[in-house]
Amino acid sequence: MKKVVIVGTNHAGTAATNTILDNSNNHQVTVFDSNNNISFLGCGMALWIGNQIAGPEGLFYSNKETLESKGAKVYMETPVNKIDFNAKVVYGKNAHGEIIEEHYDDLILATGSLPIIPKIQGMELENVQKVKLYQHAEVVIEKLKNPEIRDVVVVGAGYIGVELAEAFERHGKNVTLIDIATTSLPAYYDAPFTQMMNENLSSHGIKLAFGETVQKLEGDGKVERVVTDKATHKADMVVMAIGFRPNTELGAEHLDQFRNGAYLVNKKQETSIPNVYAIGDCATVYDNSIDNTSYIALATNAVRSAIVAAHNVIGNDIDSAGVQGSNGIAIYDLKMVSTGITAERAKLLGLDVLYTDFEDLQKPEFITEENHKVKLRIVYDAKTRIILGAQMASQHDMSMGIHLFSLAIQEKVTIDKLALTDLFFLPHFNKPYNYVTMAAITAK
Ligand SMILES: Cc1cc2nc3c(=O)[nH]c(=O)nc-3n(C[C@H](O)[C@H](O)[C@H](O)COP(=O)(O)OP(=O)(O)OC[C@H]3O[C@@H](n4cnc5c(N)ncnc54)[C@H](O)[C@@H]3O)c2cc1C
Ligand SMILES: NC(=O)C1=CN([C@@H]2O[C@H](COP(=O)(O)OP(=O)(O)OC[C@H]3O[C@@H](n4cnc5c(N)ncnc54)[C@H](O)[C@@H]3O)[C@@H](O)[C@H]2O)C=CC1
Repeated sequence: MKKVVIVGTNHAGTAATNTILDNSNNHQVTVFDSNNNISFLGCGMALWIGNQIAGPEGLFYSNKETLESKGAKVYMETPVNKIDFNAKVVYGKNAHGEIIEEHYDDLILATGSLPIIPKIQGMELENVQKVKLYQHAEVVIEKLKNPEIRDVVVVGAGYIGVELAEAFERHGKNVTLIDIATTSLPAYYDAPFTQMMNENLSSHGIKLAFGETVQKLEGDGKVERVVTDKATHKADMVVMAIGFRPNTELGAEHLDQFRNGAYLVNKKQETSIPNVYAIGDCATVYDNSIDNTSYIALATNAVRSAIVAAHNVIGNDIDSAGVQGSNGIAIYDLKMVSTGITAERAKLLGLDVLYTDFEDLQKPEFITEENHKVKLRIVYDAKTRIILGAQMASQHDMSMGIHLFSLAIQEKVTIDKLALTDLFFLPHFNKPYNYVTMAAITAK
């Protein structure tokens, strides 16, 4: 029986545990987690705060008992504070202060990420909130019951910030959304798309304060104001959503790291030490859209990297297909999806790209019900004409469309090949000359 120890059992650790136990009966899995709950779907936090779901019950898909029923040994509320990579021993300390020692043949690090907390004055004031764990959501929900919490300032207009701005507005609060960048969602979309999101947010009464740098938080015990380089914003609650950093202190001295501290892994998810794997938010990914190592913290990457590592641990030699950072967001009626690289990020990286834009109704004009415009941008290499990115925006759910582009980037499909790809027509679904074909056919 080979022994596998997994440190961290949220999305990545749970997927690794399940994959090993579902596919091998000669591996014993022991998992450690510092938290008292696992598999919390962070994305549900905004739905819960925005009263779009009744409560948090459905936001978990696993727990200690489920993993134990498969044969895993699970230590909850037991942070691992030391790993001896030579003797292959993991040391954890449980809630009673007892030291737990576990030897391993294979080690999987799934310690995830931590919210980036800015070093500014006033972070210790009451009602300044982080948003990562289930416990954070519980505290925010409880505090929102206080009618004196009227003005909420969200710092960071990335995915979490934009989703939470909508949630607090739906909850009846006055919301200000601040970002150091001059727009929302700068990492995922080009200007024509972020402009749509910005208009969508402000049309629902959310005050946008972009291009502002938070300098300090002020208040007497409780936060009262957010002071930036351009303005002072009234705040009874401040939520920090300025990104995640990989949680890699445990292996920092022993494992090779990426520039942001994530554990560098190969396509088998193996770190610089053989039989030590890293998965999810604590590890790098291979980004097919830039043909290079990158860091993209997504639950989808966490699960897929876990499956790859788990199969390699049990002896099935498989490689990661790499990722393109596919993602989606739905704010009020506006749905936006993107994959790969944006034209703006390509320019920053000095990549020579072109892009083709097309906007049209989803279905023929004679369909008057449920027929919305779709905006599409495809980014491709100016020389090879290989597709490197795509962005879509509509009131329609176009998630299947972005999956097409994710595969196209992964398989290095050119824009010219896409132009002639077999895409069906039926007026209930689309137009004979649909916007994907039209964008590709009209590409420069
Ligand atoms: C509000 C919010 C919304 C999100 N929405 C989406 C979304 O819609 N789609 C999407 O793809 N992604 C989303 N994400 C990102 C997604 O949640 C993360 O990418 C995902 O959680 C990564 O999973 P992970 O298991 O790698 O890391 P984590 O979820 O960070 O889990 C790491 C685990 O390791 C444990 N741990 C850490 N250190 C130790 C230690 N030393 N000893 C023992 N245990 C330890 C922690 O307790 C934790 O349980 C969202 C995140 C947030 C916060
Ligand atoms: N729908 C989805 O797929 C979702 C994915 N996630 C993922 O979770 C992770 C964390 O999400 P976020 O925290 O939103 O990170 P993010 O990287 O998406 O956004 C962080 C935002 O904060 C801004 N920022 C950085 N420093 C700042 C500062 N000092 N002051 C003001 N603004 C600052 C950045 O410009 C950026 O817009 C990301 O990887 C994200 O992709 C989170 C929610 C939903």
